[in-house]
Amino acid sequence: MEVAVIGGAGTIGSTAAYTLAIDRPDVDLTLVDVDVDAATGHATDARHARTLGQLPQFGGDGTTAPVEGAPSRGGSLETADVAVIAASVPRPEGSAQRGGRAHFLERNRELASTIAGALTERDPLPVVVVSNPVDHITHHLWRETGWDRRRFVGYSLSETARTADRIATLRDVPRGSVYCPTVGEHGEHVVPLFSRLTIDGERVTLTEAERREVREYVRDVPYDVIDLRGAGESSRWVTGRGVARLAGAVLDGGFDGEPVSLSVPLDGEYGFEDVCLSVPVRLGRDGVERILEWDLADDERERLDAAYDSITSAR
Ligand SMILES: NC(=O)c1ccc[n+]([C@@H]2O[C@H](COP(=O)([O-])OP(=O)(O)OC[C@H]3O[C@@H](n4cnc5c(N)ncnc54)[C@H](O)[C@@H]3O)[C@@H](O)[C@H]2O)c1
Ligand SMILES: O=C(O)C[C@H](O)C(=O)O
Repeated sequence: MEVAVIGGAGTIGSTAAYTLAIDRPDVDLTLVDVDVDAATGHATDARHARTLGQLPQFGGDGTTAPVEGAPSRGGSLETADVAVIAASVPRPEGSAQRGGRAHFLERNRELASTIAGALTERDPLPVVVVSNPVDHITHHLWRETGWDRRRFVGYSLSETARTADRIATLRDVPRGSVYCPTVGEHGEHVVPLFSRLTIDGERVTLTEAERREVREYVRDVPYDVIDLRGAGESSRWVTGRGVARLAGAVLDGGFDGEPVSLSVPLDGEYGFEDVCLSVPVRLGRDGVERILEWDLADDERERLDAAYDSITSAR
């Protein structure tokens, strides 16, 4: 089993690759980047980290699949079972402030066309898209490749983690006890589904003030993280872990049947067509196995409509 991380020398690509190297020592990793030296450097370092954890004196079982760097050419993807697309132009001006993902759109769409060309040199494979603005880039890659829409998933799991984190703080409960999926745009119009919120498996209703606070936190915190760290670094840890879990889940045929929210091409689901936004899906080895159409509360439906309007009006 092999995962190719395109943009593997970048902050997100290298962190996702490192996380996969540790979590899944059985998976071959190829870090593909235009900066092949940096990709090879990260790959070598991650391979050493993988090796360390698998040595007998540390309780490992010796499993160490290859981790390599590779140039950004079609041939580098030939043997992959899953492609992660984290390639990006450098962070443009304005992209480190609220609403900033939109500033990547024009140039990352051009970059995505190049990557679509490399992808179509081989048979279709599941593609995990991370590059921003992720709803647009996922849509663009799908359209440019002409592949079955079920091959494409845009990564948006960080919102689900951020939502749980804030609710746990507000209610003073352990973070892992909170279940609250998020749908909508990876951006201003993210929609936590409070109608599905449970804490320790029990249904919980937040006040309107709490809901507003959670929404604002999820919308703003990635920019606080960028600001605190310095503009060169976005949310590498949550994204690296989330992307690694997602790529691993596709290799495994899903999250044990559990739905997760991802940005996927829609063809009538929720009344939307020819657009990518986050909705609950079940994953399989080929990508999306099923899109789930959940009943939403009235205000959640309105917010999802606003997400659709926001994405389609920015094209
Ligand atoms: N979806 C999410 O939740 C989420 C989270 C964080 C970051 N992002 C986005 O992910 C992208 C990557 O972020 P980053 O911080 O790692 O950026 P980065 O600038 O650190 O890395 C981008 C990498 O892409 C490489 N690259 C450029 N063109 C390429 C090509 N044609 N082929 C292969 N590689 C190429 C660059 O050399 C660089 O190594 C950005 O668009 C960012 O906004 C999305
Ligand atoms: O990279 C960014 O601009 C933010 C990123 O999309 C995130 O959600 O962490």
